[in-house]
Amino acid sequence: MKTAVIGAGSFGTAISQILADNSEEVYLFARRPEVVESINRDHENRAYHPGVKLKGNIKAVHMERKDLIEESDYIFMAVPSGNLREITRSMRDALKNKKMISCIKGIEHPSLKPMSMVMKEETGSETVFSISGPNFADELIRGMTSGITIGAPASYHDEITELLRSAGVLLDYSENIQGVEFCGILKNVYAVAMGILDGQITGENHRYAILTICFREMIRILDRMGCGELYDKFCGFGDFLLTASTDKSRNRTLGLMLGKKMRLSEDSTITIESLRSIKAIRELTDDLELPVLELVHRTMDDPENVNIHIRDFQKAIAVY
Ligand SMILES: NC(=O)C1=CN([C@@H]2O[C@H](COP(=O)(O)OP(=O)(O)OC[C@H]3O[C@@H](n4cnc5c(N)ncnc54)[C@H](OP(=O)(O)O)[C@@H]3O)[C@@H](O)[C@H]2O)C=CC1
Ligand SMILES: O=C(CO)COP(=O)(O)O
Repeated sequence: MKTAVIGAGSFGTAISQILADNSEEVYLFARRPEVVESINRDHENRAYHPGVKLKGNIKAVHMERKDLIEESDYIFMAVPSGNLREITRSMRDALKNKKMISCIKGIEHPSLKPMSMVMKEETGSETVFSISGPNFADELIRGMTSGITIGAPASYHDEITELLRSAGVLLDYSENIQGVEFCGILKNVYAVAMGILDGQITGENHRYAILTICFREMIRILDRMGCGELYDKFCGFGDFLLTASTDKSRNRTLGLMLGKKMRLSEDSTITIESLRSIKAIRELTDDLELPVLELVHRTMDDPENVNIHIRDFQKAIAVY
């Protein structure tokens, strides 16, 4: 089996390390020639995972190498959601009959489409699946125990399991491909909320009460989307709690900054999916009373008045 990973960043490199255990070759598609050279020369992606030795059958390739897509059995997409459509479109002919797996925890705006739908639209492929879970790339790449939910028809579960079989990887399964994606999209927004509120939280009882309110709101949205069976999957509770509670999370860190009335610099290139997904999630749920989502949206728009937004949030949950 040969696999391809589009996006040689944090997660693309990490999932390549997992795939390398079960693939004859892993083609890791990088945008920058210097990244291709450094990975192939030193077996290290210094930009994203300095000091981590990559397995010998991971081959970095340029984005133009569509012929290597043809050779691959599965294509994993690990670019930021904002770049996916253009990339998929540029590879459309090579991708059209391929089995593809989205690793992306973002949603398109204003179309409100999850990534698997974007990939289907651009390629016409009917075999587009998803994975998501509590998967910090820096731990995954080191073989540290991680949980991954596979979102695919049951007939593909065994094949994808074989691809991801690796020391430390725990798997669970769902046939709700887009539900698995929405878990990853939503948990990022609630991680921002916990970051915003972190400065206000006094004590562990308080923290876990607020986490419960966040999770309760997230599963109200999941219910609305027909994803109720995903609460207890790695992509559900696991990734929610990991990202909302861990400072390593970029989305939670954004919340911590906003809670201190700081704005992200305009020219930041850090991948923070909630920045793009918050609008889409609000439009998808505009008929629901969601005080946590409201807090995130208002604070992202106007961090200077975060204290007012938090006060209004606290009033809203008092009667929650
Ligand atoms: N990091 C993590 O722990 C996890 C991330 N994810 C998800 O994976 C997705 C990717 O995130 P992550 O890997 O963290 O992001 P990074 O910012 O670490 O990497 C993004 C990668 O995409 C590449 N890229 C961006 N635009 C293009 C383009 N137009 N053409 C080709 N390549 C492009 C970047 O290239 P360049 O280096 O040249 O900028 C970079 O290699 C996100 O949706 C994220 O939520 C999921 C689980 C865990
Ligand atoms: O999705 C992730 C962990 O599962 C990574 O989270 P951040 O994008 O918030 O860093």
